[in-house]
Amino acid sequence: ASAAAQKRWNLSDFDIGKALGRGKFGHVYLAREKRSNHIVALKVLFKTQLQESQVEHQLRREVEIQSHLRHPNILRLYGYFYDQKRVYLILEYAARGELYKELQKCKYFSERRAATYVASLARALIYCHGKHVIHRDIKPENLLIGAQGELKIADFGWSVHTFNRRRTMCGTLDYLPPEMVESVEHDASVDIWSLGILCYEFLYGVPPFEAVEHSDTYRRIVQVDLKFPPTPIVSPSAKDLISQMLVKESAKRLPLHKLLEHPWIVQNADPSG
Ligand SMILES: O=C(O)c1cc(-c2cccc(F)c2)nc2ccccc12
Ligand SMILES: [Mg+2]
Repeated sequence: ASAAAQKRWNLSDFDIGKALGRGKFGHVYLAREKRSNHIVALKVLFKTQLQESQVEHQLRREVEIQSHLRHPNILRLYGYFYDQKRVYLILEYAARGELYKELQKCKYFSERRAATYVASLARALIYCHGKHVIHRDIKPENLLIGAQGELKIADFGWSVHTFNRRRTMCGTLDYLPPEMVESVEHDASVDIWSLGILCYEFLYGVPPFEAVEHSDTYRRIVQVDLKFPPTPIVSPSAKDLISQMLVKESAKRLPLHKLLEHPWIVQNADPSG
């Protein structure tokens, strides 16, 4: 690994700037590393809250996994350090912020924008799966936008190295595939399902199995109760792609490399991603 990977960081290495956001376990600040003048995002997590929520092991796994991944559509984790009360993650700064806010503002995306995002996420997931890493938590809240408008997968808190699979759940069910909500064995194809959910939400503004009650969402997922509203107008080709990803039997989901050859992606995605 580069020299930076071994360096022992501490707070005095940084000038701290404005708060970028609030997470469950602490805040994220804009920061500049003094020696290099490199702009980063410093995620500050309180040890007491990590202990209370029993996520220490998950955080160590997230750090271990994300620090070894190098891909233009995966948010870099440059390093970490901790003091008496806090753990600090030194993250890549994504200049255009959170995707879910952009989606809320636009209601839904054009087919070109949606296909460009889906293709870049597919490339990032192919890279992760090649390293036996499953993300397991692909959803708008975990996606950031870089300075050139490119998507970055962040928050590997639910990712696993597929040599040990965890089935503890929390957060929204919307993006979970049948095998995870039914808590049976699962593999990298869970990310194909979630990418299909995301593609639907980019085009319609809501995830396909959304319901008021948890129990209704659960039922719609396991029954793959997939419906395409007549508005907004979405091309049949897009519906075909989504229908090939939201398949109950995980082995029958469209493989990610085949997704990149699908006509809807080929005709709509901007090659630069
Ligand atoms: O006091 C510690 O040794 C400590 C270290 C770490 C930690 C160590 C490496 C990577 C990482 F992400 C987190 N997390 C904690 C969470 C709660 C309480 C204490 C700790
Ligand atoms: Mg998250």
